[in-house]
Amino acid sequence: MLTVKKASRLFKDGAAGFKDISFTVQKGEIVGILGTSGCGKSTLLRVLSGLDQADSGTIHLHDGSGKGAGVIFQEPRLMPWLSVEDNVLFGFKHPAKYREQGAHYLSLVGLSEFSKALPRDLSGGMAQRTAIARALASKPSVLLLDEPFSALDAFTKMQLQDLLLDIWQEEKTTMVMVTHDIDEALHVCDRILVLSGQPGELAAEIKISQPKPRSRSDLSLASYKEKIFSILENSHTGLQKYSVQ
Ligand SMILES: Nc1ncnc2c1ncn2[C@@H]1O[C@H](COP(=O)(O)OP(=O)(O)OP(=O)(O)O)[C@@H](O)[C@H]1O
Repeated sequence: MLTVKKASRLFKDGAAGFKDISFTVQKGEIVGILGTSGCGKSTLLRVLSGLDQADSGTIHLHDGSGKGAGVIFQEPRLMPWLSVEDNVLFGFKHPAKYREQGAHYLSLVGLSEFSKALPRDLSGGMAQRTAIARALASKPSVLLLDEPFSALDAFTKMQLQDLLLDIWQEEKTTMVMVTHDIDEALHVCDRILVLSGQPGELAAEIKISQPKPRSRSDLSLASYKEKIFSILENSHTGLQKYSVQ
């Protein structure tokens, strides 16, 4: 439902950004994008969201709904003067019509009791939950997440990773998540795309066969981790596909 074909977005005379990237994301799939710093992960996500445009190649979002992408950034980007519920409906032309929809997503992220609170009264984790509800409220075709939990403490981060999986269980939301946290990608994603180089190219595509939700202490995930480390450490040429059993 999301098809990316030979897409490139280059900066600095071709020495930065990403190059010739092709992949597809199926409806209901959670795909992770991992890579070393500066390999173009955030640029790729911006291009997927429509906030930036590819120099060449195509990006096609097609699930029949006509809806676009919802985006979640590292920081929640809430409007400080609006309540939690009004933040969730921020961007709707006629928010009053969507109160129920907003309330549904606030309940999904566990914040129903805080609907009238202001952002200054929220913890970092609660603020990011609000951002998740806001991104989901418009029922996007795909949810794009750019290192959504990297500013949070370790415990809150794990809670929000599990929240994302609960949302997926309930709504089968299609997601693409940029992260530099291998454990996070292994816990949440069905498939991981590894970018390497500058500009970043697709170095590997790794399918995680273990069903979700997974246990964080699942030892079978270690072999994936080892493989990802070795891809990130060594520079490989050409796309490699793995399905570690
Ligand atoms: N608008 C721009 N103009 C010029 N260079 C840019 C622009 N946007 C990004 N870059 C450069 O492209 C490269 C990739 O940046 P990007 O933020 O996409 O990497 P990243 O993989 O997300 O890095 P990190 O993991 O550190 O967040 C960087 O060298 C950055 O300086």
